[in-house]
Amino acid sequence: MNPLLEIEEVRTHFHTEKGIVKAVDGVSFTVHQGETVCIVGESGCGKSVTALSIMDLISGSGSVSGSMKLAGTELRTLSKGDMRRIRGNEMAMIFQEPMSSLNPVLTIGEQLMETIVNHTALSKKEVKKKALDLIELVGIGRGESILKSYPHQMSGGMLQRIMIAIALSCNPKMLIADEPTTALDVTIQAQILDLLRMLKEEQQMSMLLITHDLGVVAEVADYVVVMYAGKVIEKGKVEDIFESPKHPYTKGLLQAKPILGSRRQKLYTIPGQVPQLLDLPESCYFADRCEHCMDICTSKAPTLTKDGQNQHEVACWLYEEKEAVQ
Ligand SMILES: Nc1ncnc2c1ncn2[C@@H]1O[C@H](COP(=O)(O)OP(=O)(O)OP(=O)(O)O)[C@@H](O)[C@H]1O
Repeated sequence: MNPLLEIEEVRTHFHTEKGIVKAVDGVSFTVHQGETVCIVGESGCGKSVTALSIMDLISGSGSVSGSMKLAGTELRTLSKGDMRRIRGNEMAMIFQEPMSSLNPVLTIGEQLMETIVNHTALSKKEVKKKALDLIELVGIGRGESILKSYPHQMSGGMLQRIMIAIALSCNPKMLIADEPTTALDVTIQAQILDLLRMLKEEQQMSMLLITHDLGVVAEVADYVVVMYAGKVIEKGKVEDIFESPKHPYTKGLLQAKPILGSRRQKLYTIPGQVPQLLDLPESCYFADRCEHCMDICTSKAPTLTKDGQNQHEVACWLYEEKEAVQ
């Protein structure tokens, strides 16, 4: 599989009154063509900021560094105009709250057709046909009446389908989805995930999916990136992460996942919280929550280390014994 999106040593820091918030700090991973990569981690780990950095949507006090390549093109050195074109044509993003991405005073048709007009050279008639085709593609019937509806007249699940239709209107190679099912109820969540999976196959897209839900990861991921406090602490193929997780944090996340049939047992929670990403000490950021914490963990940060020949990597001193002894 060829690499499509190559993220290398990306750092997104926010310069605030209280100091520098290192929301993303040296993140690297690759999404290959046709692959679904999931970024997982608790709230505040830097998942959304990673996605926004890739889309060049960090504003205000944020500064981004590192390398981000899409099909070999370095995105970081593109002009704003070229980046806007890439964002419209080759990469698209959907968010957790579809309502906040849609304009409440415009109809669905106006918003969907406007995106098609902006990204294609189709005639008025062809634009409408494409809008109706997209609505059908995302599994909504009554296309004509949907085009005339306003966002508030539709359910959350329908709106997320519309957002997916808008994202697909430019035939992106890469779809970035930030918690696309979190705001939906469970049955609708499953339908949206099925839709994304089907579209990925049919449209031969690659997908970067951000979620804190390991159930979702198990359903759709080929490859998993586990983030903690702005850093990648483990990454690997989905089967390696689920069958032989290495980092105590990944193990904790997996233990915290509800298992069917074990209703009587109290759900496991990882003690403590993700640290504030301000003025973090030189150490493993998970040290104070980790039951395996050793002396070195509180004085030196571990780096990602490969496990043999496969693509499984972990940043934990438990797996760097030789260095730990020195
Ligand atoms: N504009 C900003 N200024 C300062 N800090 C910010 C800004 N945007 C994000 N952050 C901080 O960056 C960190 C990472 O945020 P991010 O939204 O990426 O987390 P997340 O893992 O996606 O969590 P969630 O699942 O809750 O969205 C948080 O500590 C957040 O407070």
